[in-house]
Amino acid sequence: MSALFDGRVEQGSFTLEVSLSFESGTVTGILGPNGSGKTTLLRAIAGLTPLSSGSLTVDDSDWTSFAPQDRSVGLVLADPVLFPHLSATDNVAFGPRSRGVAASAAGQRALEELDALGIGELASRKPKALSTGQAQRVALARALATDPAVLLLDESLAGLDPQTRTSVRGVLASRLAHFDGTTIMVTHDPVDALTLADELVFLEDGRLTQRGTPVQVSAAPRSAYAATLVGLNLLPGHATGDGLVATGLGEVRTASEVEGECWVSIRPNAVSLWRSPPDGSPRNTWQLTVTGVEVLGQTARIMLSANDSRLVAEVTTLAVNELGLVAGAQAWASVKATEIDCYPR
Ligand SMILES: Nc1ncnc2c1ncn2[C@@H]1O[C@H](COP(=O)(O)OP(=O)(O)OP(=O)(O)O)[C@@H](O)[C@H]1O
Repeated sequence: MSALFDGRVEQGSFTLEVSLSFESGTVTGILGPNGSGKTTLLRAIAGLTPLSSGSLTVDDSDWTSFAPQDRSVGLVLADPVLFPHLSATDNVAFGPRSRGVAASAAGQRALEELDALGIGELASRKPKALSTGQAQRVALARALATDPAVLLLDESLAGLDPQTRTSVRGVLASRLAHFDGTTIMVTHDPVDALTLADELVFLEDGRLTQRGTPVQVSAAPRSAYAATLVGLNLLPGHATGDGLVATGLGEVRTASEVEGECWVSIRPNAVSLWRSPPDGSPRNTWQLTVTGVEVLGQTARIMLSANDSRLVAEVTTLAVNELGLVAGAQAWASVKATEIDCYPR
């Protein structure tokens, strides 16, 4: 399954004009400043906003003139929208039922989807007896239960508190790993983008400014927005218990409870740099090589690497001179365990 959007949408004085392909089994993160056209793109794919010109093709079928209900699309918004009088199972079964699936098969499918999203035990609850995070899992299950060709997520995790967001992000990542359609996800959150998306698409003022994998975009962001967004350090790791995670930089001690494969995220301004190993520091400490220095007014971004892993530190420009931070120099980086977050991968 694949989709090709090659079109133009006019809304008042705003114009979105992009040509983008989306592969099956992948997650594409759509990013960009407010008003750049992200939601407009999703609405156009869902058939809720008409194209002024161009086309949308999904699996060799021309969807351009299809009504929304004739498109194989699942859409999940920031706020879960559920039928208040139906149980979680019936909410999820509604999609397959309305596509002609028999009641028992639709109910069975709904239970499987709820299980896959970790809320099988809440199947008989009505929406008013669900927390926001649980209701959003039901909304995700409902969108997935119809096996849509295209799953559209518009800030679907934005309404959740940080802890709930982390757990819903984890179950969503596991579920999407087995989803055959293509997922197109609008988000402002760097962690959502970097942990869930295979590819990132940046829009600005209705135009495509960059497309690439998170690693490609991090290596060469082409806009200030992209640079800030991917500024977050994100290292693949494997939790070995007691808050320890093995990463390319070495062992990382975190304050988060995490198991198995995970992402370790570190904000660049949480990294302290030293000329020699900080004596007796209880912090995580690693020796790295400076690979680049980017001065941005009073602060500087220092690119470092060790064992093929990269780390970005943000320090004052004064520190750049004091520590002799030039390409090729050795430096010690330290980060407090409480400044390190982990997310399931
Ligand atoms: N119905 C409409 N009529 C006229 N202009 C509209 C309409 N809907 C959206 N717009 C304009 O289209 C532009 C793109 O809006 P869109 O919602 O797609 O941006 P976005 O990137 O999703 O923004 P945000 O991050 O704030 O959600 C904005 O300038 C917006 O004001």
